This record gives sequence, structure tokens and C-alpha cells, in this order.
Amino acid sequence: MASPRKVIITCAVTGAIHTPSMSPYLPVTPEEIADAAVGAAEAGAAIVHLHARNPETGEPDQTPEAFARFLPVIKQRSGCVVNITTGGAPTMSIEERVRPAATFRPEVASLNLGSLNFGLFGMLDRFKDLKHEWERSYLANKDIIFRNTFGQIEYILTTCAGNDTRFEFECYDTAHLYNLKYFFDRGLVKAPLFIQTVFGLQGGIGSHPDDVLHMKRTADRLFGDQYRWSVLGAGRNQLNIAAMAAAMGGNVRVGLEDSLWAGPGRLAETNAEQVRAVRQIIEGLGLAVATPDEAREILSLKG
Ligand SMILES: C[C@H](N)CC(=O)CC(=O)O
Ligand SMILES: [Zn+2]
Repeated sequence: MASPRKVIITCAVTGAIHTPSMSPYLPVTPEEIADAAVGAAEAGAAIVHLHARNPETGEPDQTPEAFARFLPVIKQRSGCVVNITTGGAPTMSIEERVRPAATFRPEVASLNLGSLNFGLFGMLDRFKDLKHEWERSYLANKDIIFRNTFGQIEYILTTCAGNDTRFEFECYDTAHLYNLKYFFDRGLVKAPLFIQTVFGLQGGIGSHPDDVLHMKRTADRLFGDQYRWSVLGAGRNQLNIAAMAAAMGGNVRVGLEDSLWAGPGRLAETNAEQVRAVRQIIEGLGLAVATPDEAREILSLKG
């Protein structure tokens, strides 16, 4: 009997979209981020996707110093693959955004394949009691453009070129898949391409099964067997998007960066809780969870 397909679980432990007043369980301090990452890895995540925050206010912090407060701890306590964000927060400059990945030369770094309107204001209806002024102005801003121009994408690619860092290509719509094809055809990115298709984020593609099929069909047509597919569903769509993709041959991403929830109206108390929930679905489908080394094999990481 053939061995079950290995599914790579990525866990995005804190991000830069959700803010501390939204959930007491959102990791903010370096210790909380390190514990969340190690806990997620122990629960079955092969890859942890990392952002940093100001330990007092929880504001996104993209300085290498902020990352240096938890990266060595994670490396010492876990063999998981580290994926450092180059998205940072949509209000940051591209120079600021790429600095941690350029400094720490991780196995994986995220790369966003296009600009989009970033609709955070939708969360204001859900979360009323915001402690910090920065949370209110950040979330209420209806004019946020998450800028990722061809020049900025190329800047990140060339800045990280010599580091043997491979990318988690974040695609929020089919146009972003075509943008990736453009860089692939120019040899600026190499196969296997780790494509993270993002569903249900206001400003990007929706979270209907047709949207998932549409993104997968487009990626199949553009990249054939040159890519490894993964999905993330924002908010309450997290697990149903993951279940669909796992059944269709894909890999999955969970974590409090993408969703604060463990169920309708129930906040997730840990990132590991979401990893366990998606693992149950994966094993329920007769599939297996990839170890960090199996993920390195599947994605041709430097190790
Ligand atoms: C929807 C996710 N927040 C996308 C993300 O993780 C971007 C990045 O860090 O580069
Ligand atoms: Zn991120």
C-alpha cells in the first residue's frame, strides 16, 4: 500500500494584521512568539511564519533587533523551518520590510506578488474595545494599499539573491500568479515554487470553493509540476479552505496571523490549537503531516 501523501503545515503565529485588543491570546512579546512557534511545531507545523512586535504596544516591528530576540530561542528549541516575513505591515517601506530576511538569511521568506487594497476596517465592527490609539488609526484606515510593485518584488528578490533563501509566494488573486510567472520566466525565481494562495482577505479573492478551484487551475496551467501548492483562509474560512485544499493535493497554513478563531465565536487560545485542528482533518483524510525535514525535501530548502 502506497504511503500517505505528506502535507506541509505552516503556522503563522502572530502577523501584523490582528492587534492585541482583539485577542488576549495573540503572541506579542518575544517570549510569547517563541513559545507559540515551538508549540505549533510540536503540534505538527513543519514551517513557522514569523513577524515581530513591540512588546509593550504590540505594534508591528520589522527591525532585525526585534527578530533577534526570539529567533535563536526557536532555533535552539525546535528543528522547524523558519519563514521570515518580508510583508511586515502594509504601512512599512520596502527597505524596512526586507531587512530581517536579508539579515538572518532564513530557509524561507514570504514574498507578496502584487499590490492590493488592504481592508482591515471590516474588523472594526467585530472588535470595539481597542486599547491603543495606533490600533484605531491602523484599522480605521480605508486607504491602505499593500504595495508590491514589480520593482519592489524585484528589489526583494535581488536583495536576498545570494542567501539561498527560498520564498513563500503569497498570491491574493490570479493576477499575482501571472506576476509570479513573469519572474519565473525571467529566471529570477526557481522551481519548485512554494505558492501560498490567500483566500478571503478583503481586497483579494474570495473564499468560495470556485475561488479555490480557479486559483488552483490557473496555477496548474501556468506552472504544471513546477510548484507546491499551499492555501491560507482568512478568519472564519481558515479550516474549510484548508480542508478543501488538503483533499485536492495541497498544503495548508493556519495560525493567529490569519485567524483568531478556534470555532464560531470562540477565540483560539494557542496557535498549536489551530495546528491540532487542521492535523485532525489531514489525518482524517488518510494523509500524513510532513516533518520539517520532509518539508525541506519537498520544497528543496537549504536546511
Ligand atoms: C495574509 C497574510 N498576512 C499574508 C502574509 O503573511 C504576508 C507576509 O507576511 O508577507
Ligand atoms: Zn505574514
